[in-house]
This record gives sequence, C-alpha cells and structure tokens, in this order.
Amino acid sequence: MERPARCTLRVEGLDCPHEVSPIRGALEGAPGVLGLDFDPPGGTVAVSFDPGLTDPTSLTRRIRDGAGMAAEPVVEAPMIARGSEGEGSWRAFRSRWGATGSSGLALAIGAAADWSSWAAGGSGAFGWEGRIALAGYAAAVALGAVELLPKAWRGVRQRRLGIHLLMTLAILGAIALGEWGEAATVAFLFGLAEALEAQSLARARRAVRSLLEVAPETAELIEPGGGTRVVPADAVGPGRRVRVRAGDRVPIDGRVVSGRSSVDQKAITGESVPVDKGPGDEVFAGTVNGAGALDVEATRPPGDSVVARTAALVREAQGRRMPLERSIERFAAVYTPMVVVMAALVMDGPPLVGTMLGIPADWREWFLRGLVVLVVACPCALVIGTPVAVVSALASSARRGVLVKGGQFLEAVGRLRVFAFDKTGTLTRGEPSVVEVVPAAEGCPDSMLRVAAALGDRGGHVLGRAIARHAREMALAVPDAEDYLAQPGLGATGTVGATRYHIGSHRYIDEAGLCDDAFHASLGDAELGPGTAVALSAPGGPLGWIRLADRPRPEAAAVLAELATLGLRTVMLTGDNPSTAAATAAELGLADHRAGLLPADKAEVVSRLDALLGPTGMVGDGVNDAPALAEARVSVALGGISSAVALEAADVVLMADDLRGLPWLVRHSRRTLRVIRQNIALAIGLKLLVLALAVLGLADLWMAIAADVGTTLVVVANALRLLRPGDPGRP
Ligand SMILES: Nc1ncnc2c1ncn2[C@@H]1O[C@H](COP(=O)(O)OP(=O)(O)OP(=O)(O)O)[C@@H](O)[C@H]1O
Ligand SMILES: [Zn+2]
Repeated sequence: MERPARCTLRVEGLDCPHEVSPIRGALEGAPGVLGLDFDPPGGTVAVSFDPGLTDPTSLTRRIRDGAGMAAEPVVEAPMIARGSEGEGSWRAFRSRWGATGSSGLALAIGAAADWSSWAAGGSGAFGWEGRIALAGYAAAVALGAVELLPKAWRGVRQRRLGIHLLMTLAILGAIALGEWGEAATVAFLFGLAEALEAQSLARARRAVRSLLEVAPETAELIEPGGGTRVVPADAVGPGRRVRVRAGDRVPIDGRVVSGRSSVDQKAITGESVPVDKGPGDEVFAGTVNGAGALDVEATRPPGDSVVARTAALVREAQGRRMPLERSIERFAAVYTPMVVVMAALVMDGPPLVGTMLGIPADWREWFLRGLVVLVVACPCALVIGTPVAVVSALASSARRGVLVKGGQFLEAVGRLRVFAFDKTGTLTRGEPSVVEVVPAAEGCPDSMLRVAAALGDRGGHVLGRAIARHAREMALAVPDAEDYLAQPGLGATGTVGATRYHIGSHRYIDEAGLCDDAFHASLGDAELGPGTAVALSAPGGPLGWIRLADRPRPEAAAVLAELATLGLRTVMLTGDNPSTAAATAAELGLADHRAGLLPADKAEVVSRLDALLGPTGMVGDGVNDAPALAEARVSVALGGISSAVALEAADVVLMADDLRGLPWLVRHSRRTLRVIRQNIALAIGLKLLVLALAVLGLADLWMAIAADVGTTLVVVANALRLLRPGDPGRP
C-alpha cells in the first residue's frame, strides 16, 4: 500500500450531526478509504485514503452519488487561518436562524389569532380570526419546511429513514388531520432544535479557536541600523530580531538575546506563575511579557511556533471521536427505526384489533398518538450531547495546558486504572549531575572522565551528556569518539584513540565480560548509594565508575499521592539498577517499581499491568520508552512547550514541564464521561416518558417536540459546562 494521504472535503448540507451517517454510508468501506473525521459545523469531512486506490475527485463523486450531496475538496492553509469560519457557513447559519425566527413569529401570530377566535366563542375555521390563524400556521410550516424538505427529499431518494423525513411525515400527518397548530409547532420547534444544535457546536469550537489565537499579528522588527519597524508577525523569519516591550504579547518563538523579564506562559502551559527569562532562554509566541523589555531572535519559521502547532493538533483532535460517541450513534441508528415501527403499530394496531373484536375504534385518535411516537423517534437530544461535551472538554483542557489529541483519549484517561511512569526525566528532573568519579585500581580520574565524556558527546543519553558537561566544567579537553554504538537501556561502545571502550550499566559490562572481581564488588557497593553509577571499561578491564545524581521533580510525590486518592495505581519503570530504583521509589512514596528494564521490557510490563490490573496509561519522555508509550492505552508526554518530540509523540501532552496536569486531566476526563452519561440518561429517560404518555394518549404532538427541544437545550447546557476547566482542587 502507498503512504496514506489525507484530504478535506467540504460537503454542502453537512452542518448537522444527522447528516454524518449518509456520508459515512457513502464512503466507509469504499476502496482505498482508510478513515473519516467529520466536522459538521465546519461542513467538512477529512478523509484519509490510499492514493493508490482512490483520489479526492472520486471521493466527491461517491458522496454525490451515494449521499446525494455536493462536495468539493478544500485547500487548507498550512497555518491556522484566522477567522476561518467560512463565509458560506456563516450565511447558512444566519438564514437558518432567519427561517426559524420567522417560523416562530408566524406560529405566534397563528396561535394568537386561534386563541382570540376561541375566546370569542369559537367562530370556527371560517371566522376571520380562524383564517388568520390558518395562514399563520401555514406560514410557520412553510418556513420550517425550507430547511426540512430538501433534507427529507434526500432521505427519500436514499431510502433512508432520516430524521428530516420523519419530521416531514409528522407534519404532513398533522395537516392531514386538520391539526394545523400542531403541524406548525413541530415545524418551528424542530427548526429551533437544529439551529440550537449547530450553534452550540460552533460555540464550543470557537472556544477552542479563540484560546489558540493568542499570538499577536504584528511584531516590532529590529532593523540592522538599530531602529524598529512594525511588520506582520508572519514575516519574521529565523534569525531576525524583534523587540518585545513590557506588557506585550510575544509575537514569535525565539531566543532572548538581551533584556530580562518574567513571562506569563499561561496561554500555552496553563501555569499561572510567570517564568523568568534572560539571554539564551526560549520564549514562545502567544505568551505575555512582564515588566522588562526583551530582544528576541526568531528560531522557527512563523507558521511553526509551538502555539501554531498546538492549534493544528487541537483542530485535528476535534475531528477524532470517542468510542462512546460511536456507540451512541449506532444506538441511534437502531433506535429511530424501532420507534418508527412502534409508531406504525400504535397508529394501526389498537384500532385494527378493536375492529376485529367489533369495538368501534377511533382511528383518528390512534393516528394522532402514532404521530407523537414518530416525533419521539428524533434522536437529536441523544446524539448532540456527546460531541458538544467532547469539544468543550478538549477546549478547556487545552486552556489548562493539557493537549489531548482526540475524544478517544479523553475517554480512555477517564477509564484508566494504572499509570506507569518512566523514571528519568519524568519522575526525576532528568538533569543528572556528576557527584563522584572513582577510577578502578590506580587509574586517573581525569583521563577516565575524558574518555567517558567523549562517548557521552556522541549519544543523546542524559547520563552521557551530563558526563560530557561535567568534563567541560572541569576544563578537561574532550577527545573525539568514533564508531559510537548505543545499546538502548544498557550503554554504549565507542573508539577513542585506538581503544574500544564500553560505558553503561553494571549489567552491560558484566555481559560484555569486562568486569573483574574487585571492581564488581566496589561497583556493587556504589550501586547501593544514592544516584546511578555508570561503569567504564576498556578491553583490558574496568577503568572505573562515575556516580550521577538526579533529583525527583518537586511536584512528583504530591502528584503520585493525588493519583492514588483518585483510585489509580502508580508504577515506576526504569532501566536503572534495582537499588537506585528502590531509593527513588522510596523517596517518592511509590509502592510499585520495576528496575533493570530494557525499552522492550517496559512495553512488556505495560501490557502485563494492563492485563493484570486494568487499563494502563504510560507517562514518559519518548527517549527510551517509545515502545512502552505505544503499548499503553494512553501515552502522556511532558514539556510540550520545550520539546517538539514530546508534542508530536504522545496522545496527551502536558504543555508545562510539570506533572500537575495529570491528576487534573484524570478528574476532567471522568467529569466529561459523567456529563455524557447524565445526558444520555436524561435524553433516554425523557423519550421513554413521552413515549409512554403518547401511547396512553396523554401527550400532544407539541408537548412531545417541546420536551425534545427542552431536553436538547438542557443536554447542550450541561455539556457546555465542560468549557470551564473546573476547580483544580476538587473532583
Ligand atoms: N548512553 C549511555 N551512556 C551511559 N550509560 C548508559 C547509556 N545508556 C544506558 N546506560 C546505562 O543503562 C542504564 C539504563 O539506561 P536507560 O536509558 O534505560 O535508563 P535510565 O537512563 O535510567 O532512564 P529510565 O529511568 O528512563 O529508564 C542507565 O542507568 C545507565 O547506567
Ligand atoms: Zn560486575
């Protein structure tokens, strides 16, 4: 198969969650189609496909033939387009409210005339009030039908029992019975429900967008001569310098070249405490400069800032759906036909049975009850709650500095029982420093350190880099190493001068046969002490060991304790030796840890924990735990603001270099699932109630649909509560 491609198609009429299923029907299972992500308010569907088997043109043809909707590919700007709410969708939005509002007005006029004719003693449909009432009702139906009929017609052509077709049938049925008032109410309220749905989804999405459009549009470029000039922020390429005045927003990602200030990074990381910045420090577009002025040199192309990339990721995340959401949709797909069958039974069953038994049956009455049941078949309230909840929850977590890359991960986090943590860089600061250099026998510490630093320079391992940094601080001349070869989780070899050296864990040099008895004992003792002892060996035997100490993150112990109170098990995984691991675990108050793990072992442990204790998530840095991150239900990375790897690699990214977002996210995810469940229970409960009342003849048509719209409103309001990040201290 060729590499999957992706295209976005704008589909005319795709602005309501109900329209998703015909398009899904037209594309899913088609040759070459790999995945679909819908964005109803945006009116688009993103298709990932195999370019060897299909292309955007044939995809649009499929949508036209299969779903009867016009579609066209959209060219997407690589950056976040500002105010990207399409002109077309805005017009559609306004005309929808226009039609719904006029329909409501006509309904009100009709109802008022109806009431006055009734109050005047009921001159019937033939008095002038009666005629005004009829005209008002008819206008309300017609205005409602503007939106409804084309969609209903599409349903007929596809032979699909869509909600628009059902509503049209209910309206026609009411008209057939002469119940114009009921018909008008159904038309108006259904239009209202649809408009509200579209608006609430759009509102939730706007919240996402506004929170990410924090970077200013202009920057104050420093001219070579020294003066400054205001230019569009997009025009500042790498290497150019800008001045950020006190109180201004930083326009670009870059490095401070002069000045000192404290910068509020809340917009990206959710941290409310400003960070001190001076020459050499990185600053980010969208953050707010404090009291000092800064000169900043751009380090990245304009569209590539952390905030732009985060925005793109959140945007994609909105299209990804929860498994829960899919099940609701599947349920709605059976629910609707079921209720329709029931409506038919109510219409015909009792009167038929009555006639057979010789009891005079009231066909009209049962037909009316059947129509009420038909209205109950509308899955609006059931279907709308979840996407609004998911998008709102994604928006508020992005605002909290927790980037969740899709509804499915939000759901997964809410269901986790276990969190596995990588040790180095995740539970510890990942900034080890050399505390002891002990040569074997009569060796010289400096020459040993020089060789270790030469190897450390070559690799990307934190321990190696720390050794190299230490050697430079000691003003040692570090030679070059050649033929460097890393053994992830164990150590590395490399040639310095003409000698091949091994550096790494005790296990590594033992297995290479480069240990001896005296050294084995001394290194064994060293391993009982604090920190990590790294051994260095030459072909002739061990040269010595270097002890490095890394401190736990200041917030780690509290975060682990908080996760425990949330009912989650926590486990530390490390490639480090057992005694160091035990010491760190004890310091952090962790009951469970596994040491001496190679990267593949970590993945193995994660899948075992998952099988044994329940759904397991993994928190790591992606350096030597990538397999474990891939294995976990949810992978979490830290420090998205400073590490592009972290930002891209994981399902969930804590933008701040801080673990405190984690318990917050657990609570937030659970809250989201709770809201969704409440909504489903409410919607189904009310449907059942109305259904029972309808069958008993206790509910009018207008009551059924008013209940439906009311439920939709409550469900949406409940879901929009998730836009607020919530009290961090409480569940
Ligand atoms: N490039 C290297 N240079 C020196 N020592 C290494 C190197 N790679 C691995 N080691 C040794 O192997 C051990 C395990 O390495 P690994 O990278 O798996 O774990 P770690 O650095 O302790 O981090 P983590 O806690 O994330 O597993 C280290 O403690 C170190 O002793
Ligand atoms: Zn040994």
